[in-house]
Amino acid sequence: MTLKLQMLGTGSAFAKQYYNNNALIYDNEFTLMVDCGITAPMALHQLGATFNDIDAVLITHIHGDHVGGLEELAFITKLQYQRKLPLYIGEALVQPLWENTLRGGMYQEGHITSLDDIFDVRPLKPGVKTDISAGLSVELIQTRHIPGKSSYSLYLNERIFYSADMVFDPALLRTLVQDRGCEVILHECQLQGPGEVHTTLEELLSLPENVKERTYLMHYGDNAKDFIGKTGPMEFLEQQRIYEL
Ligand SMILES: O=c1ccn([C@@H]2O[C@@H]3COP(=O)(O)O[C@H]3[C@H]2O)c(=O)[nH]1
Ligand SMILES: [Zn+2]
Ligand SMILES: [Zn+2]
Repeated sequence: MTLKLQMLGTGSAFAKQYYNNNALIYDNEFTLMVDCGITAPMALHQLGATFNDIDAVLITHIHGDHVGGLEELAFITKLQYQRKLPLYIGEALVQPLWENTLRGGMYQEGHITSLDDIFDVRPLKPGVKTDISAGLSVELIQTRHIPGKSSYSLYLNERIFYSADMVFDPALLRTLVQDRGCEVILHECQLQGPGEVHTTLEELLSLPENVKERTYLMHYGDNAKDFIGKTGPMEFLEQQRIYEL
């Protein structure tokens, strides 16, 4: 089943030339938004779309560039469109997303008191494949990012890896390609400096050729143009462009 991918943004957390690294995944008429950061409402608007065009949203982890637009999404869908969007989210993130991210702005006594009042919450267990639409399945793979903070990469349709923000995990990437039929890797990439909580370009360049040749780079900094031609066979994903996966 062919999916289409359109990145709302491809930038790292504090990039200014690129929007936050959030994605639209299209399964025919069905649209899944992967992450909804601070810039997502404006990025969507610039595509000529609204939150009413989204059928479901999935969150990888709780950082502003991945969840900072959720308050607007939830208010608009509830108040303007009278809808509760399905929210796919690792089960460990349900409570912190409400208590630590959304409650402050959205709590209204007797009206909005939990995540269930604003979303159709669909908790996901890592390692378990879940059908999201007729032609789109997702399995969460827990990957390391910030100590003590749960973060989940995605395995879509058992052939496309979409990394959350994550530290380099070459064993996972090799296993996905060798043992699990992974055809496409969409990977975050920190272009310079020590990775610490991210994966660096230098680390990705150390991967075997057969892994690199199916890898596309995202979540990159404002100086990405300086690295064109320096990423081996790995291409930068471009925001707003539509890719067939
Ligand atoms: O220990 C830390 C924690 C955070 N940060 C920065 O904060 C950003 C939060 O969003 P992000 O995960 O896309 O990127 C992170 C980094 O840019 C960091 O450099 N080191
Ligand atoms: Zn990020
Ligand atoms: Zn992050």
